[in-house]
Amino acid sequence: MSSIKWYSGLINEPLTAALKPALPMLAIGTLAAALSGLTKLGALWCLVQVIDDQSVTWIIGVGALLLASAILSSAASWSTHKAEAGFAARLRRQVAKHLIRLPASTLTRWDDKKLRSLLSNDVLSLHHLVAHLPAEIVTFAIVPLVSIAFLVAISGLQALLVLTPGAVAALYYLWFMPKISARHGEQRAKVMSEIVTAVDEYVRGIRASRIYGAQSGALASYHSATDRFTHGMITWVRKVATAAAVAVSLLQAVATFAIAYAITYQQGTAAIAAGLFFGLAIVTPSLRLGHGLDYVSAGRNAARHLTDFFREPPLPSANARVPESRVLLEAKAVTLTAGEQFVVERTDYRFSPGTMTVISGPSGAGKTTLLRALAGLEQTLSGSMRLAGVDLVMLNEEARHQTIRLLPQGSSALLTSVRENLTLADPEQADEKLEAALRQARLEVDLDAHAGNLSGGEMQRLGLARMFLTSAPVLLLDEPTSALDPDTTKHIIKSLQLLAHSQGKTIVIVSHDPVCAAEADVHLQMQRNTLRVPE
Ligand SMILES: Nc1ncnc2c1ncn2[C@@H]1O[C@H](COP(=O)(O)OP(=O)(O)OP(=O)(O)O)[C@@H](O)[C@H]1O
Repeated sequence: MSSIKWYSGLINEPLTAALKPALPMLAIGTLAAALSGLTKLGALWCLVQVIDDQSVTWIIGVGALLLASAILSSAASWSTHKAEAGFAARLRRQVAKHLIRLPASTLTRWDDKKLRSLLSNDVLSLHHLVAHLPAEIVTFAIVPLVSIAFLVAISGLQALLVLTPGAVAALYYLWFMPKISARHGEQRAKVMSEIVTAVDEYVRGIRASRIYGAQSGALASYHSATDRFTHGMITWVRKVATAAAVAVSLLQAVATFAIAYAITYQQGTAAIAAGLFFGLAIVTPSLRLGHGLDYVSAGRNAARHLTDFFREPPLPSANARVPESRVLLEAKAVTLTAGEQFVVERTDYRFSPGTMTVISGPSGAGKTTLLRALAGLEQTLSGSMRLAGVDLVMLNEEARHQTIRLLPQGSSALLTSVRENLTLADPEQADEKLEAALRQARLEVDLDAHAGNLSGGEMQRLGLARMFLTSAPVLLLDEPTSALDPDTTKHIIKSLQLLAHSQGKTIVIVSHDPVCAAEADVHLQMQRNTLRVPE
């Protein structure tokens, strides 16, 4: 019952989809682990027989069964880890797939740190739950039962008393230990997160402000948190680990021996040995299971984080097709909200192919929200965005990406070469094409240069070079020249206009820059929640 509860965090649609293909391999691994435990008990049985009868058969039996147990244990570990590795890889792919289908406004709630934690820490936290726990539970259920059967067969029902110290130790491990360990674990996790925050603030303090006071404040928090962490660890070792070690290694073994001896001394050495060996057989599986229980709450928390992420509603999509060139982009009675407020209300507008449109307007008017909706990355409250007459929600991500490219505001570069930044979205491009795009964006930089070293304005032009490179018929650019001087702005805007005119592209630019507005084929103003031609 409780194992079902432990796994309830895992039993939900997206996680079970990743887990399902791993189940046969996990079942094989779990079976092999149980067989390994049983063959080890078989070896113990043979060992007990050797005490009275040193025949070769029993001795070979001990060796063969121990070997079989070792092989089965390795096979169990290999197959459960292989199954878990497949599960983790599928889960990471599912996260990536879901991520590209989320609306832009949802993504603002999932910053880099949260996503990194989801893909690494949370997937890792499920490792123990998937790769180890099933085999540990099954072994814990089977091995003690068979041990009891052996004990009763050798020394009668009274031999069950031998199990008492083992049962007490197991109870201590499986019930009492997790309770105090969880209490300490919670404190440790809290202090760990304080350490991470302090390190983050320390680094940010140096990077953002270089203010000594901010750094030393963060450093002081770091020292205090690490001191508390060390103190917590010492307390944990004293109160939990030492007590557990004493209970299991000393008290339990001695008590088992005393009881085994008292009950079986009249039946001879073999019976005493059997009482001892099988009396201990309950402890090993419970120790392994107890070790796993520590990970259950971490695993359940990780499953909850992943489930919360998968529950974020994705943008609707279907598999409609649109022409690959000269497409009309159209807002039809569109109403858009950003947070609680309406930013666009019942607006109609047709962005014609072969035209460069510039949209300006007051800060916070909703221009970015409109541009994201034109890219199909925000859902409309009512009305629709249409491409060649097809509602954007009828396209899948691939088709949307092939037809519409959005250059977001303040977009940064990947910390790799300029070449890789340019070929990320269009991998098959030759160097000559990449260099031509860089020239159009007025960026003089080597393709092998590291993009992390570019200035803010150069990074902006790297993003613009990607727009010159793409074959997508619709280009949407959010403040693409905010970091550029008027001369460069004018040159680039003219190049974009030439692109629109010569290749029939639909280009929409959101900009406060009067130079952009002056060059536009059509200049629109966002005013009172709609698009207007300025007077
Ligand atoms: N995810 C969000 N949740 C809540 N409010 C939001 C969200 N995104 C935008 N807003 C709000 O919606 C309004 C429009 O934002 P938007 O970024 O579209 O404006 P903008 O016209 O592009 O502004 P700017 O010119 O300053 O870039 C702003 O008031 C903003 O605070």
